[in-house]
Amino acid sequence: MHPKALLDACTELVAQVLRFEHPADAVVSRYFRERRQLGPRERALLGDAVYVVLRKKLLLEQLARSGSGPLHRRLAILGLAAASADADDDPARSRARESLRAALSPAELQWLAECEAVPQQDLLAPHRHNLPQWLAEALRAQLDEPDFWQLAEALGQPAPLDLRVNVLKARREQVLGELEQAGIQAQPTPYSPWGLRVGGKPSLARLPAFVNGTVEVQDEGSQLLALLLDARRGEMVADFCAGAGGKTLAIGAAMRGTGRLYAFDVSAHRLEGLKPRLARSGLSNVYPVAIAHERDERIKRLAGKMDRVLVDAPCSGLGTLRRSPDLKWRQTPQSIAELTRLQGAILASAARLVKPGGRLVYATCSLLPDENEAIARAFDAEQREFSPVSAAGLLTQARVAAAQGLTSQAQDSTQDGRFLRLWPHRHGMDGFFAAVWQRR
Ligand SMILES: C[S@@+](CC[C@H](N)C(=O)[O-])C[C@H]1O[C@@H](n2cnc3c(N)ncnc32)[C@H](O)[C@@H]1O
Repeated sequence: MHPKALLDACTELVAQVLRFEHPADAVVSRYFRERRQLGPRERALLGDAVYVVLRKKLLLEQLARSGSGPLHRRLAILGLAAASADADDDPARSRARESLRAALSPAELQWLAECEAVPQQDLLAPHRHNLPQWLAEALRAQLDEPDFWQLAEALGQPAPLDLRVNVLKARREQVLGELEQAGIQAQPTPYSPWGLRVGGKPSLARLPAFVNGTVEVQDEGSQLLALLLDARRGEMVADFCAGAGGKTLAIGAAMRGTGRLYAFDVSAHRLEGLKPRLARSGLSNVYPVAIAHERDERIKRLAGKMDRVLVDAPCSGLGTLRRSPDLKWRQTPQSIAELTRLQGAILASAARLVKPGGRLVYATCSLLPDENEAIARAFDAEQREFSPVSAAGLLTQARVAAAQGLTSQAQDSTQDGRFLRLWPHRHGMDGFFAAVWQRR
């Protein structure tokens, strides 16, 4: 594609994504679907540039104030420049850099050089952490200053690609060997016994291990939630907010395809996404059920029958900013307040399914105490027949290495290790939370 046309395409895509009407990944996919003429390298570059703009929006908007021409073009230039920076050892980046330079006017080239020369230490805090003020404050309230900056740095990086090995089909070492033969570098994840972390961004669509359901894409933190639930052979289990079934598949495999695993969700569309994954996985114990709301009749009929219930609650997703940086601009304190009401209601309904002696797990991929500890503590106060169970203890039983370090350290030492609390900068995973109870 001509360099000027590529810059125009990037400008258009940046403008579309920054409307925040839809999730950024959906906007980017649709843009590419509608423009078949874009090759794989151009798509990769455009995607990287747009995600840089989302990750560093405050900084780039500040730098763009000094340029001229349409704002979205200036942001696209800065995004493309960052996506093709450090091009010395990378021919693709070097070509992208050349293409960008060929598209710029002399004034734009001069402006870009000035922007790139701004020393990091001269930047104001918001231009370094690139978080909305309300979110920066909520994170700072939980972390000391160096920790906060490490988190901000980690949230600004793309996430690695993690896979979960389907234990019904293979052992992790076998899959490692297969990946190596396919020229894909991978290593075991540090905590999840099912996980592999893959280097680079290989395409998995045609990889036999993916096509035949031996591996699924799943962040290590998400795998740990299924390990916390610890569903066993022959049990009755509910995944209350199953979505497209990332955790359902891990739980079903842990049950060795036996028992009964209900996958509930209010979105029939999301549950549809589970079907092809189920077909690949070889699981025959999963029952997807679209419900109208959390108090649906079909839920009530199963009251007191479940050995295990997972509530992977709808949440702000702020623990997944490495993958979905647009969420920090799409969420607001008001949207979080609405979510917390829904989270409390879903947890209370899902709890009714648990039988005496059964286990309940509440989880989010949020870093905010309002969606996490506050929901768990309100449930503690309201539901006297549920006793809290230590996440650290359960993960240790599940042979997760260094489990205590994955949990919150409470001021009250009897609560130490109670909650799973994963942080991208400490654990290299998305920011997950989980609380566990047993019904008396
Ligand atoms: C965090 S996502 C689930 C992700 C999924 N568990 C996975 O691992 O791929 C939360 C899900 O909750 C669903 N949801 C929202 N409101 C709900 C409700 N009232 N009852 C059940 N599910 C609900 C959403 O449709 C969404 O799919």
